[in-house]
Amino acid sequence: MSKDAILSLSNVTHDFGGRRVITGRSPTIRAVEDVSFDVRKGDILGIVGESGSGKTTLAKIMLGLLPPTQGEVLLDGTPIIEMSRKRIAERIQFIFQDPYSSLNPRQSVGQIVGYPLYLRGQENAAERDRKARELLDIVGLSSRFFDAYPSQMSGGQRQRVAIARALITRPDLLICDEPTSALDVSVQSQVLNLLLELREEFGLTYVMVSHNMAVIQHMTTRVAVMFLGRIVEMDTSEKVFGTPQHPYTRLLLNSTLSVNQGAGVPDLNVDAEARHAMRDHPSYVSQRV
Ligand SMILES: Nc1ncnc2c1ncn2[C@@H]1O[C@H](COP(=O)(O)OP(=O)(O)OP(=O)(O)O)[C@@H](O)[C@H]1O
Repeated sequence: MSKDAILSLSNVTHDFGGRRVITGRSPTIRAVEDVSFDVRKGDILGIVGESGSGKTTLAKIMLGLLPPTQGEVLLDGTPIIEMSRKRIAERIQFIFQDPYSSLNPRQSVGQIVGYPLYLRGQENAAERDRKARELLDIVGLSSRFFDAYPSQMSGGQRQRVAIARALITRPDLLICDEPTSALDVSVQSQVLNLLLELREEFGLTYVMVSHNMAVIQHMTTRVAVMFLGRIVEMDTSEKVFGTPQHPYTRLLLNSTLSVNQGAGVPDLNVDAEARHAMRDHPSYVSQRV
């Protein structure tokens, strides 16, 4: 574990299923396999891969929402599964893909943004409201949105509300799972640039999960490439995009570029045998990076 690590993952594996049901034993799906890396202070760590490669499962494990089947996640050196949600929330917050479903439609924007403070229970209502207004300003929504409801806002505005809510308790690490993929192309870059500005202002560390290669290249300092649950390549973004080492990364970059100049990860038409051969390529990363 490096000394500036906020999160440290060691040989993390997660299997879904395998439970006994009436009809017999359901098959096990290994969603994440033998993943080890540190998230260091100041990182913008990208996790990229095809649909079903295990990115969201890994993000949930990093948030302590899902216990690994094997392996360990340490937050500031303590096993995350031993920590209360409250304590984890002081350090890590998250932003999900869909600002439509992640905001409570019955709460006003002011209530939504102030809610983490309410849960923490340290501030009175007036102080929560003051901080919520301040955060709304910081994310570029004036405090006139304070009494609005999510249904009255655009997708980009709602994602700004989600960002304000995530930042109100001043966490150190923000885990963003496809933060812009539900948004119109025209507002995607505004939200991404806001995240970059906030990183400077709040000294944040990010984990950015995406299937969008252009987003990952634009945003990140380091990249982990996921394939069939494993991290097959992990390095600085410059190296991964400039001199990719793993055949899967090369395939991904070539296909992405030839399909549409670097937008999303395409559904790669690779047969099962070739996939497994690629997954077990000698450069697969099992040690901590
Ligand atoms: N709750 C669950 N129960 C059973 N299997 C699951 C569950 N969640 C995910 N999986 C399976 O685990 C694997 C990894 O899924 P995951 O959602 O982590 O991938 P992903 O890379 O985030 O994909 P996407 O980009 O499509 O969201 C897939 O095979 C998926 O079907």
